[in-house]
Amino acid sequence: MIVTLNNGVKMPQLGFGVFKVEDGQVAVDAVKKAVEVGYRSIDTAAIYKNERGVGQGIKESGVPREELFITTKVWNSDQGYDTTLKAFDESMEKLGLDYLDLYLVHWPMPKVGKYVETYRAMEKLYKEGRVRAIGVCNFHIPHLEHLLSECEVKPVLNQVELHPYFSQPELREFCEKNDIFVEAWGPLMQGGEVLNHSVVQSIAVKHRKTPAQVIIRWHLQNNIIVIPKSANPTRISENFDVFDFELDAEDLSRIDGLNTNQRIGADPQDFYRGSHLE
Ligand SMILES: NC(=O)C1=CN([C@@H]2O[C@H](COP(=O)(O)OP(=O)(O)OC[C@H]3O[C@@H](n4cnc5c(N)ncnc54)[C@H](OP(=O)(O)O)[C@@H]3O)[C@@H](O)[C@H]2O)C=CC1
Ligand SMILES: O=C1CO[C@H](CO)[C@@H](O)[C@@H]1O
Repeated sequence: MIVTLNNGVKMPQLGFGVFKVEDGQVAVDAVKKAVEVGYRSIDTAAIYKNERGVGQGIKESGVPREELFITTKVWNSDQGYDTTLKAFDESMEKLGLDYLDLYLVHWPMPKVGKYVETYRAMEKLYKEGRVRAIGVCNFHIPHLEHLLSECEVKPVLNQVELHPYFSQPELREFCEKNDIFVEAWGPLMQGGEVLNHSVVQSIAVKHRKTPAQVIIRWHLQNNIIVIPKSANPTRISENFDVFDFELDAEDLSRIDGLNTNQRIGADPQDFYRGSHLE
């Protein structure tokens, strides 16, 4: 499934996340396996410290560069105009790429260099054709409103924590109204308890699929871009095997009913206060 971003660029709706995938051969093998089973979008970040392995995996996958969609992110301590441009060059060198598909602001940090300055550097990279699309992560509605009032190039998406226990209805509505896609990180609640919830388990039995596949399908059918991570070849394959079934309206609303507003990660507001600077 392919979505069209607000600048006309096309992006696979299901991608492969690589947070906590060790650099080197582990990352190479994971990326190659992901591409082999059908993923064409890969989501990394400077802070994951695996851009080299990811880049090598891309090279060894044998799939032409233009068929892949590669995302990385500028880390908090590199925020600011010049520092972002430098961080971008470093990421590109590690990835071994001459253009990037999507560059993201990792968190809305005001203390290190305002995220708007960071974003302006990304607009420059976009205008120069070095990135095909730019966007943000972990932005609350007020961060987005502020950025939209300042920017020339609209962010194509906002990558945020999103799973059935934390389904972010207000943010999704705001993004939809503003033609900004929502991309889910931690879509499987980082392997957490939602996979064992009786509602998810019973829907999985009904469709003869696994709980993870049901949750990935729930994201896709809600028009959310989704990037499950696995370093395990069987689960990498399992998480892509979601195109042979469909959840019905009742399944979707039962999963919607699991929302308890329960975050597993930090609240971006805390990053905004500067307390999570790494
Ligand atoms: N912008 C941001 O701030 C953030 C972005 N991200 C991005 O989002 C991606 C996805 O989020 P992530 O935090 O990794 O969490 P996910 O929700 O994708 O969960 C990954 C965890 O679930 C396990 N898992 C994967 N598939 C299955 C399955 N089929 N059945 C059971 N368990 C499974 C994995 O274990 P195993 O590897 O052993 O299979 C791993 O422990 C990241 O990899 C990263 O690219 C993540 C966090 C923050
Ligand atoms: O993407 C992410 C995972 O790693 C980081 C920390 O190491 C998080 O802060 C971030 O949101």
